[in-house]
Amino acid sequence: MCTSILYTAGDHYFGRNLDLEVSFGQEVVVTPRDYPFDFRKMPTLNHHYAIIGMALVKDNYPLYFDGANEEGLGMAGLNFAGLAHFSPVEDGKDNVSPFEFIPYVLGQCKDVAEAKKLLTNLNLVNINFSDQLQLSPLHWLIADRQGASIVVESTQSGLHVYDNPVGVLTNNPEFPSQMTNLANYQSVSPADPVNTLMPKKELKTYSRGLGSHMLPGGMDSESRFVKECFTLHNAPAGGSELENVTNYFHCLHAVEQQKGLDEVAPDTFEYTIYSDGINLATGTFYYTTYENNQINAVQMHNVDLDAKKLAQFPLVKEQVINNQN
Ligand SMILES: C[C@H](CCC(=O)NCCS(=O)(=O)O)[C@H]1CC[C@H]2[C@@H]3[C@H](O)C[C@@H]4C[C@H](O)CC[C@]4(C)[C@H]3C[C@H](O)[C@]12C
Repeated sequence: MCTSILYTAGDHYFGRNLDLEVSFGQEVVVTPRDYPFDFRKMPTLNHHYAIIGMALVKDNYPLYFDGANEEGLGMAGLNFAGLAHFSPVEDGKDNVSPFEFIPYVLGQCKDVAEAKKLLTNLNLVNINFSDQLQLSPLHWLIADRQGASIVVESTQSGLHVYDNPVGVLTNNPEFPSQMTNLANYQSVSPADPVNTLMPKKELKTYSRGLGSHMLPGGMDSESRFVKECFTLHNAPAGGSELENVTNYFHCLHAVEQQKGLDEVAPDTFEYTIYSDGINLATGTFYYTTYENNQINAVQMHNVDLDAKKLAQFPLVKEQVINNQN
């Protein structure tokens, strides 16, 4: 399972939890403006917006899981197993494979409005990166530094681009069903509940936080969607970058998967391998890993964005304890 969010607190912060049982060896990768992006069915992008994000570099190709460009447009791919459908190549369409989709959009668009335009003739096609790295069944959250966000889902019924008014994406079911399900939780609140059960009878509260008693807390994607909407939309805006980044990671960690709780095969558990977030206005990319919950940062503009080579930053995975005596 995975969760991706857009947190608004003056600036906009975008990123995700990556939940899985195996790690792919991803790292923070900056693709400079003149590093050519080859596409299987589209012309090469020789010059494009620079991109920072989490990626696996394979044969010099940055396979992005999520990231953002220098204009503050962010994009993340999340599992959409059993529902994602990618089509054969079609003449006259912009045929792009899922593994190329993040560079295709982030390389060319500066905001959600431009991304929407680029997607009008898109055909997400069933071309594998290689025999070893085959198609991933993904859907995507795209968000910009003005706070707009959309979801892209390619299913049996075609390509769908939905406005996302809540800035959250998890996994199945389809995005419109996740939005419909939210209606069931409208009464969840940070405040004490009002007794509408028996208005004429007095009911004592026995605990703080009773307004959120009905909030789902499961590892499943529907529960995480609701829990994250509640957490994110009640999160305070901080007065500084430090406070905002701290709040942002609390929002993501509210739906992180701890080891041992989500069994995907006998004795195999999915867990939150990393959580990341980028300040879309400044280009600072932050992350934590399961092993190391100190926040690490890579500033995109400290890298030469006109260089010819990828800049790669291996994840710092070792926990650092601040011993006080
Ligand atoms: C599995 C990852 C999504 C995490 C997620 O949503 N987990 C939930 C699992 S589930 O619903 O509970 O089953 C996705 C996100 C990005 C994906 C990777 C990126 O798309 C980049 C390449 C693309 C290649 O085609 C396959 C390998 C790969 C390296 C992908 C492997 C895997 O599918 C990743 C890592």
